[in-house]
Amino acid sequence: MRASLLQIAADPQESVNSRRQRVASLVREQAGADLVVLPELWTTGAFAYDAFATEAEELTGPTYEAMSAAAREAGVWLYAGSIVERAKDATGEERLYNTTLLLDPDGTLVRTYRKIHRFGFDKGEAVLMGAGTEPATAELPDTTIGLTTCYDLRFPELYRRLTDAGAETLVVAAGWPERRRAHWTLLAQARAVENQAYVLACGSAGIHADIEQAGHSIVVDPWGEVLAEAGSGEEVLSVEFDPAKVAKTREQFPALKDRRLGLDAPSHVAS
Ligand SMILES: O=C(O)CCC(=O)C(=O)O
Repeated sequence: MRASLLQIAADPQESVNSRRQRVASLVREQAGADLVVLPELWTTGAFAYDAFATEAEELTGPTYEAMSAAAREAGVWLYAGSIVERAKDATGEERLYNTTLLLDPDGTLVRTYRKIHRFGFDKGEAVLMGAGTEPATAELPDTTIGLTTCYDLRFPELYRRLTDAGAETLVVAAGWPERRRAHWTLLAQARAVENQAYVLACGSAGIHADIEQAGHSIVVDPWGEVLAEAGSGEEVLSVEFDPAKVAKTREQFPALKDRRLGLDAPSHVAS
């Protein structure tokens, strides 16, 4: 299987619409790949909080339209990173969500995923956006993917849920800051090793709202080996990988079968 990770910069000097067209051309250039992956919130930049409300769109808004046409013309599965989605919540109130779109080679929107772990603690995305509640997987012809976004990478229980649901390739769309780049690389490898799965983690380049992006998109195999890693600038990271290696690794080193579920609560001794 061949994947291309497009490590895009969201330069505020470039309009969102120009960036959509530029990214659509880059996607078209990936014809021949099986899967193309884009970063988190590449339209606005992951930290451009001021632009979230103005650039928010419906699921089938302008980003979907541009990406759908590009996926169809290139004939690729397109993990189109995330958009700022505007939608009604369960109470009928309008909310924003950090939502990933997955398009098939016909350009059809086959899966969405709303980021579950919002970043910012008591500011930024954590207050401006609603939280997703549904982990998501999708079956591609040669592998089942798990869909995740940026800060999710810090929460191993989500990746274990995806693995239990059949995911063999864990995809991460991110806008990860440079100052915590060491965590990014370490966590991508950890999620691959502990789940015996591929990790395809696509970061962003450039500077978003004064936050320097780490770039360093990375592809890790189920044994934890780094198959490819980008630098910090805009880059197309292309990689060939063998999806059958997941089953082989799980068979040859069956650690996942040794899980002890339903343990007693920890016994505690007070000092
Ligand atoms: O966890 C981190 O260090 C970065 C997370 C992040 O930037 C995000 O989710 O937008």
